[in-house]
Amino acid sequence: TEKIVLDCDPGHDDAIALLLAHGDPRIELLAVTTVVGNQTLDKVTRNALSVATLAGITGVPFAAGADRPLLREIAVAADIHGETGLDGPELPAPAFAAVDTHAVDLIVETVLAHEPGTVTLVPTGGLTNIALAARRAPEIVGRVKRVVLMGGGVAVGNRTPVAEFNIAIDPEAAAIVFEAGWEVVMVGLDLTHQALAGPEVRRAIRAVGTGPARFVDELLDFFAATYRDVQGFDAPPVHDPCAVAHVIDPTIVRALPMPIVVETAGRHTTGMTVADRRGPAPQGCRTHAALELDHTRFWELVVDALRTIGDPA
Ligand SMILES: Nc1ccc([C@@H]2N[C@H](CO)[C@@H](O)[C@H]2O)cc1
Ligand SMILES: [Ca+2]
Repeated sequence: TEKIVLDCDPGHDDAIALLLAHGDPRIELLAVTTVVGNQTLDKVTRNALSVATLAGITGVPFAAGADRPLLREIAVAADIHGETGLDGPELPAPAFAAVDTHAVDLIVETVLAHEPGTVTLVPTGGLTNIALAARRAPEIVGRVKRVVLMGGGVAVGNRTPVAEFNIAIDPEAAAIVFEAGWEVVMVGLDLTHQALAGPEVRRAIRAVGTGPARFVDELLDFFAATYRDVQGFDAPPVHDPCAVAHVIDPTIVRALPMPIVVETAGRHTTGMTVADRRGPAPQGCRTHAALELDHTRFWELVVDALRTIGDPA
């Protein structure tokens, strides 16, 4: 199994990423950490604990992290995720609290507690916690197996024409993460805009017939409506589980090596992940970008994970 730490900002698609990580037998969820992004830290943390409660996730520490970006002001995505950050379904009151440890310390402790090269960090929100962890304990950079993040894009933006939200809300943190020296797989919008939850996907999820499946269906009802109204999509792109899917099976989310740097100073381009596709990637290139999704097999992963979760007591 692949041991992961999921660093997230639930967020409709973060919630589905958490369910996929919990339900797929190939993933061992060591810890879940939260970061300001789609909504404020207290909201995304409560949301993560609510999803864990309804999915029956036990024995996994949840820790809250950064409540603001390194330098810039907070910018939430209430237009897409709503005021709670997880608008749509009724959310159960969390059955357990986050641990007292700060997310950055939990990330460091978790990496240092496992064999070198065995823990994968899976950020699906802004990269503030990951950057702080690399600065807090530089020794984790050589010890982490890889960082597989949902964020950025080669030729697509959403926060701006060229910048994706997770990078754009904390570009300085993203620059630290992309430059740290560990292997980074960028699962960006080029890939995640292929992960559309169309009618046949919705039918397959509903057919699972469990509480968590109904929860996901209600999440997607809301997410579909905001994505239609705000971004003009006929079906919503479910971004974050694509990062988890790459860890599960890199033939479902296929990545290519290419140099990637983060713009932090451009008047029009701040937050852009600048990928160099001009030629073959240099030897030892540590950054990769995911470009090709096997849509059918991806959604089979999600539906299978929901089946495995079943109806927790
Ligand atoms: N418009 C919009 C803004 C933010 C997000 C969140 N940021 C990433 C996609 O940009 C995902 O992690 C998702 O949770 C999605 C849509
Ligand atoms: Ca997210």
